[in-house]
Amino acid sequence: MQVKFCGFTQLSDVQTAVQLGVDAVGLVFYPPSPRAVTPKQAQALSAAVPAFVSVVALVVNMTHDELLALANHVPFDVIQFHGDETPEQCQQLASAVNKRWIKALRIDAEQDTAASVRARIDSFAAMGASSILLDAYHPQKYGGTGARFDWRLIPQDSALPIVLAGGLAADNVAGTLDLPIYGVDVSGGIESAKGKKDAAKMRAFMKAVKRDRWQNETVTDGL
Ligand SMILES: O=C(O)c1ccccc1N[C@@H]1O[C@H](COP(=O)(O)O)[C@@H](O)[C@H]1O
Repeated sequence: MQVKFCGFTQLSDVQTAVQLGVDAVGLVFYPPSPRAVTPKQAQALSAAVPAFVSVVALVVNMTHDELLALANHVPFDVIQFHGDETPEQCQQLASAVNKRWIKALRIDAEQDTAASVRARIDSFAAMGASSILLDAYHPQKYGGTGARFDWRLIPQDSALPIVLAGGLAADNVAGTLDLPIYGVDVSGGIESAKGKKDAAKMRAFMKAVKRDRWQNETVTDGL
């Protein structure tokens, strides 16, 4: 299970997350968010991320020129489109900056079914997405709401690896370990205040996700 922590604004929090073994660090480039960072802040934060840990740039309805400017100033690895971007727009924007990308789909229990979610995933897979992120729908906000959606809407046979987000925290993430997902993404559930991560919550989250992975494995033949 891959773990992405998102919404960093402080260097010490990034350093703590890296020490805890996080797989990806998310930076929010969406000015209305309380977790938004400037390119200059992001340069300093990404400099604390070593090789083999990904820096993910979360953007919401960013224009081509804005994304180009961002890519020229901040060394990130993956784009997370978290707005209303179509599959074609994602493909065009990401290829303009030569980056891999994931798309966040906001799941509305009143509108979506597992089949409709699967169809939406297919449309982004066809345009070259690396993964899909599933988050809870909110009528006024694009994300970072702390809300969960009905996990029964996660399709079993997705065309893309699924990253689950929305209202995760140390006390509920163990419940995701049997779901058909590739990774989890959390922001509010590891914070003491918006944009300020809590070291104890980050640690508890990592323990809850990673500790089960090998515990039932028997080491044989030196492998
Ligand atoms: O964090 C934000 O402020 C944000 C703003 C706009 C779009 C997405 C945002 N965050 C992402 O939302 C999900 C769920 O967050 P949470 O764990 O429920 O707080 C996650 O991918 C965040 O990175």
